[in-house]
Amino acid sequence: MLDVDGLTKTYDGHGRSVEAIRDLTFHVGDGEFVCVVGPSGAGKTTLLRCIAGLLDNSGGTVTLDGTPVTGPPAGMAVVFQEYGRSLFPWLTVRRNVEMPLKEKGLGRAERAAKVDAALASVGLRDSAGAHPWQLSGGMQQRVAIARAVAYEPRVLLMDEPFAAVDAQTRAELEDLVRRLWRELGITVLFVTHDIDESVYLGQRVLVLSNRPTVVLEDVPVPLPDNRDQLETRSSTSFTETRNHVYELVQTAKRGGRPAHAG
Ligand SMILES: Nc1ncnc2c1ncn2[C@@H]1O[C@H](COP(=O)(O)OP(=O)(O)OP(=O)(O)O)[C@@H](O)[C@H]1O
Repeated sequence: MLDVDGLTKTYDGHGRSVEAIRDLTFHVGDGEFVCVVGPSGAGKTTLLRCIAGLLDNSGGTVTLDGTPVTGPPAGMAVVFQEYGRSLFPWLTVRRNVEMPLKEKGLGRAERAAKVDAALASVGLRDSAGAHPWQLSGGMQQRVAIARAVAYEPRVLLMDEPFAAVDAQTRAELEDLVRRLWRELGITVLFVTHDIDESVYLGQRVLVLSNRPTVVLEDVPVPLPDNRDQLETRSSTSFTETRNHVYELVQTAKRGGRPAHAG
């Protein structure tokens, strides 16, 4: 579904050159939920922007369903951390969610049905007429998720989407995203700096090295699809996987790289 092959990205300009990503390769299958963790500044956001077609890569390829990504591809939606900046403050919640459907060329009745369903799925049916600034941070992020879901993407990219909400809301939003993933059968690539979150959410966790970034290890998560904030997080499998990912991130911070990487 999503193939990243030999991706490289170097930022050039203002007399300096930063090699953010070096020879990054991984594959995400149709309907998979894959998390990405790594040290701060490793290039996680850069990677996601290259995949979303928002940033030109310097080398290698990103392919979605066999088609090379050269700009924002149809069938992909992105949810960013800064919900405050990703919603249009002058539009109501309903209009915000509707916007990409208009761009998709859907008719009025179809748009209304999809917006209603998406808002209901994130528990915001009663807030359709409100403006984003009248909602809490967690509610605004749910609007951003509803907008992505209404678009019916095949691939959903999420860049630290819950970093700015409180712990209680974060747990609710984690379960919401997992529920939507299971119900809709979409493919999810989820960037987070929170190791526990990556293990709780993902079927696999890609641990990135320090800059210039390569994949340090692709860690399978041996947890059942039915997850529960208390039960899952206190299970032995969760703790063991979490500890392994934690150690890998520590290794990455110390500059550890896979043997074959340059
Ligand atoms: N527009 C830019 N111009 C130059 N360098 C950049 C630019 N954007 C990012 N970088 C550099 O690329 C590297 C990777 O940045 P990126 O934001 O992708 O990392 P990250 O893993 O998402 O970090 P964090 O976890 O702290 O959010 C950093 O060294 C950063 O300084």
